[in-house]
Parts: sequence; structure tokens; C-alpha cells
Amino acid sequence: MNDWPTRFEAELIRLGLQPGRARQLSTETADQAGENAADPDHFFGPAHLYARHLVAELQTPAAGTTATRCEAGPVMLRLSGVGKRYRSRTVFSGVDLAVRGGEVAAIVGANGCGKSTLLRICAGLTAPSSGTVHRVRRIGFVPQDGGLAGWLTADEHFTLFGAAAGMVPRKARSTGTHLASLLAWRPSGAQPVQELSGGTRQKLNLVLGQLHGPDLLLLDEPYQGFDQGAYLDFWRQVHAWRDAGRAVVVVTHLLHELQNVDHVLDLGAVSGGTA
Ligand SMILES: Nc1ncnc2c1ncn2[C@@H]1O[C@H](COP(=O)(O)OP(=O)(O)OP(=O)(O)O)[C@@H](O)[C@H]1O
Repeated sequence: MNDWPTRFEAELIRLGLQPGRARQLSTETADQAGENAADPDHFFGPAHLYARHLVAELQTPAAGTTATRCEAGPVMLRLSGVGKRYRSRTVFSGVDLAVRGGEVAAIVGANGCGKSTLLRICAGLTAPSSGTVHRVRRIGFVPQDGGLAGWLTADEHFTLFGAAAGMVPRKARSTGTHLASLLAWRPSGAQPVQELSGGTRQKLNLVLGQLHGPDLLLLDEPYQGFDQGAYLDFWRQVHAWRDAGRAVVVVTHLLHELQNVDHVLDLGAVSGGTA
């Protein structure tokens, strides 16, 4: 590791961020490059440029306060004053977010600030301690650690998940195969998913989350294990969903993608967050 994180952190402070927040972002960013086995210089570009870019992104209007895209559709997800406590510990509170069809929202923040918890609240899988959540009925949820059955093939997953959404097996398999092809993956018939690579299993998770054509997609760091090509395919997919009028909420650590989203919810900056 070179001194990229130090230069990055210094530039963030020079640009006006609090030292603690700058340290946190620097650590997260370095970790992200490490997880991708990449040098930060290659992954994010020059430290000072990425710091400027990031500060500009974090200064974009707060999540949920504006609908910046004129073609944005009806509200698909609305959080009002949402908070979560575990026993006496407040993880976050007072979260407001509105995401319309044709918009992408990113949830960012330090490890443990509650991003996955909030996404589960959005999906209706975890109850909030306070506030209200309104969502459309047809949602797709892609968790961080997927719910795959190792001994089943990809086709069998398509059939199983399709059946849960009322799709006949043939339709589920052809839809799954088509969606996989958009991620440059061709599932092979007999291979159980436990023999797939981590990145390919993640592609399967993404396909399963959208198999039934949901109006609202909730994605928890869905590109883990993706190579560069798959990663670019993924963001192309996100933009295609947005252009098709769907709403997307994505938990991400990859802050250089924030220019591609309509709302940024920085959980580290809300009440109860760790920033
Ligand atoms: N069921 C639970 N019971 C008690 N505490 C929990 C529970 N689930 C999550 N937490 C705590 O809530 C906090 C937020 O967890 P969460 O996984 O949502 O954070 P995160 O921002 O997604 O983290 P990361 O970036 O590491 O994925 C953590 O401190 C975690 O330990």
C-alpha cells in the first residue's frame, strides 16, 4: 500500500471535512481497494482528484429532499423519520428518503452505521423502532449474503424463485437466462451453485432479485466479487432499470459511483450514525 490514503485524507480535510470523517472515508476507501486487490491509485485515480470528486458528491442535496430528474415517476419508497434501536443502542434515527420510479438512491456510510439494517427496513424484513415506511408491493431484494441453496443449479433457482412469484417454470428459466446474459453470464445446466465462483453466485442473486420484474429494487452491495467487466455491466443494468422507470436503492461503499445516482443518503451523517 502506498501513501494514497494519507494524501486522500489530507485533501479531504483541506476541502473542509472534519478530521474524523476524513479518516473514516480514507479507511473505507482503502479497504474497498484492498477488497478488490487493487492499488487505490489505479482503482480511484489520483488521491486529490478523487477527494474533490467525493466532497462534491457528498455536498449534493440531502437524500429525499428533491426530485432532480424531471422524468421521475411516482414515489416507490418513502421513509419518514425512520429510526432503529437495538436495546438501548440507537443505530440511526430520523431518516427521511423518497425514491421515485426512474431514480437511483445510494445508501453510504461507515461499517456498522446501519446501511443493511435500513435496507432490510425498506424491504419490510426488519421493523423500524420509529417512523413510517411506504413501499410499492412489487419489490426485489438482493441481500449482501444471498439466500442460495448450494446443491441446486441456477436453473432450479430460477424455477423456484419464479414459482414464488407465480411464474411457470419455462418462463422463469427463460427470463433468468436472459437476465443472466445481461451480466455476461451463461448458466450451465447441471452445475450446482456451490461450484460457482463468488462473483457468479452474486450474479445469480442479482438475477433472482429481478426475476419477477419488481418496481423497486433494493440491493445490498450487490457487486462483491465482480471483476471490472461485471461491475460495469452491473451499473449499466442499474441505469437500464432506472430508464425503464423502476426505483433502485443500492447500499454501496464505492463512492466514485455516486455521480451516477439521484440521491445519496449518508447514514454516517444522520442522527445516531457513527460519523
Ligand atoms: N439483530 C441485531 N441485533 C442487535 N444488533 C444488531 C442486529 N443487526 C444489526 N445490529 C447492529 O446494528 C449495527 C448496524 O448493522 P448493519 O449491518 O446494518 O451495518 P452496515 O452499515 O450495513 O455495516 P457494513 O458496512 O459493515 O455492512 C451494527 O452495530 C450491528 O452490530
